[in-house]
Amino acid sequence: MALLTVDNLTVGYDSATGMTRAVDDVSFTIESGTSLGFVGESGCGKTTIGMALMGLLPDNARILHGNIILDDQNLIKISQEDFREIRGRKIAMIFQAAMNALNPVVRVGDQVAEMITTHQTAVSPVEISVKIEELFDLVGIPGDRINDYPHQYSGGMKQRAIIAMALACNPRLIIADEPTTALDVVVQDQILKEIIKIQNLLDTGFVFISHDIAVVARVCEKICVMYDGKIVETGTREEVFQAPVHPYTRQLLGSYLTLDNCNNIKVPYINSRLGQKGWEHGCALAPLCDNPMDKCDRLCPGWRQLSPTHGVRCFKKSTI
Ligand SMILES: Nc1ncnc2c1ncn2[C@@H]1O[C@H](COP(=O)(O)OP(=O)(O)OP(=O)(O)O)[C@@H](O)[C@H]1O
Repeated sequence: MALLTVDNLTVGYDSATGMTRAVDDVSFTIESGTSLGFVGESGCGKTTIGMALMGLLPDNARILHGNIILDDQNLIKISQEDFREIRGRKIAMIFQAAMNALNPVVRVGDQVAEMITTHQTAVSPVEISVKIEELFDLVGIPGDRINDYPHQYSGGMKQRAIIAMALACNPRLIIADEPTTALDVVVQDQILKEIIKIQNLLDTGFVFISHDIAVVARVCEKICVMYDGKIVETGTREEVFQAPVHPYTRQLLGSYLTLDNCNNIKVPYINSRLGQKGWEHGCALAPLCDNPMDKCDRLCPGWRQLSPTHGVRCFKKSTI
């Protein structure tokens, strides 16, 4: 049985112009000890999925449809009080630029201790100290920095501390939303290595959210490519990188430069969201597609499963 099963999740936001769908009929599963990455351009709904999993959607958001099942419990149906109990203990989130959220006047070790005691009441001071040392060791912060204040930490160390806080109560699922975006590339590389090490050591499920397909591919064995609220392709890292089917996935991969391929630049232009048509009348990507079919402008493509792990929302049968 999967650790997390999300079925047909649809989330809308109330706005001055009515209800807009930010997440549209999204389904996926995650097993313990595995990682799933969501990738797509800004505004495609990645953070909304993370917030729905955490029960932290803003007041103007509404779950219009779907189920979120974690360990047999349907999170759509539970009260905010029960959700508070689950957050931190069963599901933890590393937010975008979370390192700036550390309390500047509280020692970092005390902030991690607070995380532990909020969710576990029957834990002794000695057990807390041992746990903090273990966590700092796990995320690569030297033990003699436990009593420092946040301003004494570099950006990378602050982000490591945030990861330690997320791990503090041994959650079953961690959602990391752009956890390295605010860091320079060298530190980003170190933190990604740390996350991969932690994933290999723990039995935790990981949801990793990023606009950067290269980052997602490093960390996750399965990838969901999103566009305008919908998953347009999902597969293992190998399936998505070696046999991408959706034109949008191929555009994303084409715009990914490495030192190996940057001398041979052939970056396709990914059109902006301007003029975007939505999914109501055909495929939202039809105006951006390099080779659309007639029906793409009229009909919304359904989901096609290509292998047990690889699926796509596109009418076209071949990758050409
Ligand atoms: N509180 C809100 N009220 C109204 N609309 C919102 C709200 N939050 C997000 N949206 C809209 O929902 C859509 C999805 O936003 P979301 O933040 O989930 O996307 P994202 O892919 O995570 O983008 P980013 O990478 O920029 O965070 C966008 O069109 C966004 O404008």
